[in-house]
Amino acid sequence: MVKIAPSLLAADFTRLAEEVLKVEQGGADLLHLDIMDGHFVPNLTFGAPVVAALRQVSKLPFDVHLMITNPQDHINAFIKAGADLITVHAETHPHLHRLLQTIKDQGVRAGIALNPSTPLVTIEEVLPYVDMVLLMSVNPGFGGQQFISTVLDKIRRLRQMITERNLPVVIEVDGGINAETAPAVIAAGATILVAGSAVYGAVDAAQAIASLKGLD
Ligand SMILES: O=C(CO)[C@@H](O)[C@H](O)COP(=O)(O)O
Ligand SMILES: [Co+2]
Repeated sequence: MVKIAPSLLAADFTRLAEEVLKVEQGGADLLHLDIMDGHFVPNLTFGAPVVAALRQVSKLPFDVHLMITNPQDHINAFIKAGADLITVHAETHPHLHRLLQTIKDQGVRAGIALNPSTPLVTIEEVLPYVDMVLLMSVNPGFGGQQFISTVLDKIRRLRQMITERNLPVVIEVDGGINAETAPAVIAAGATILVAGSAVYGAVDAAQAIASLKGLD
């Protein structure tokens, strides 16, 4: 069964706690938190204090997507804030194995993310050390962008790599996911879909989540 991780980036920032509870009660499986530094990506969002505050109101697993340079300097702060899963971008660090171990040594699940133009070969050697691979299906930095359809083949190839090696790695896809794009993404082998505008832009978030899961 596919899991849905609504991205808080598309929520109403004047009512963050309510917006988290809305998707929690609406059937979300995780909460996706986009952390941007205005350096690795051309946008700024929020940091660990906001994540810690939301931890007080939600029981959802927190899926923290770090789009920041020098992720090693901030991992402990996000773990302390209550992250259950921390994903770092492969493009941000030359010592991925060490970075992933830093996360896992503290009992938190570790993910590795790839921009649309970064090839799968970049993560081949660290695949046994990750719990999740996040494939970006838009260029990171903003919500509400259009799905890049060539990522479908990348999802299929990653699924094959994981199956051939018999690894317990899940595939998350992030960017431009909606009721039209979700079925092909699921068919290609993704099991977690991030959805910002498709959930928070909908009149009924619970219905939007069900529709992404193919339940309506
Ligand atoms: O990481 C990112 C963007 O960099 C995403 O998580 C977006 O927030 C997804 O938004 P939609 O494309 O679903 O509106
Ligand atoms: Co994201």
